[in-house]
Amino acid sequence: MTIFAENLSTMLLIRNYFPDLSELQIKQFEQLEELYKDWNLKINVVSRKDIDELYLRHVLHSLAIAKVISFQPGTKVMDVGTGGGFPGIPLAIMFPETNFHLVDSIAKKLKVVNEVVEGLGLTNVKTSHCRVEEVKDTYDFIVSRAVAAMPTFVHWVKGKVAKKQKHELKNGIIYLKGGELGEELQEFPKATVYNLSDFYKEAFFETKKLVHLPLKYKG
Ligand SMILES: C[S@@+](CC[C@H](N)C(=O)[O-])C[C@H]1O[C@@H](n2cnc3c(N)ncnc32)[C@H](O)[C@@H]1O
Repeated sequence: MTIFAENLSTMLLIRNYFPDLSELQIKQFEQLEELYKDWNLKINVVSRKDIDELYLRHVLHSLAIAKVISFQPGTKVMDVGTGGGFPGIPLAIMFPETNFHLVDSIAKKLKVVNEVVEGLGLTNVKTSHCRVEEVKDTYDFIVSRAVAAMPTFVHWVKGKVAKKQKHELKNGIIYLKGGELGEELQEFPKATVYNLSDFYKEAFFETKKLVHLPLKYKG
């Protein structure tokens, strides 16, 4: 397997930031580049530049969520607007005993997601081609990256947070978000905002913030 030099060094970074990865997890992370490169030739879901920096821009970035919450076995997590599988796929590798539901309204993106999931042999991921507003199920956590402004997003998902809290007070939304958040977050005083530079010293990502909004709407 050829890993671009840039990706190789970032793969090492991932191992440094997450030193407890098993051999299987390391293998699965390493497989990602080839799977995305192959599938991206057929269906373009990740830009060429981003493929060359897949581990930094997508994998390490997505895994910032794992720096805030360690999902317990059996937890149910929905990734809203997963696109090509971010943050859902890196998190599904990281938490193999957590159930992930990856949702997107564009079918061709989910085709790539399904192929990558199958290529990795992940058994903890299901996907749905629909708008999130149509999802009827409830989840312990809703994760997402770069999908909609916070007020719109919360409106879509607030009724989908599970009644039973597995992570007391922490259940809710964990959202990787860019832009100026001050105004967007005004109506959410319980939100905690993290800078990705709190977790990674190489954090020169475009989407620089992680918002954790605990929700108990159905509690
Ligand atoms: C900018 S892309 C981000 C994709 C991915 N989360 C990432 O960060 O690479 C936004 C994605 O959200 C999806 N999307 C937007 N509104 C949605 C909705 N209401 N329900 C489901 N998916 C939605 C779009 O189809 C698109 O794939």
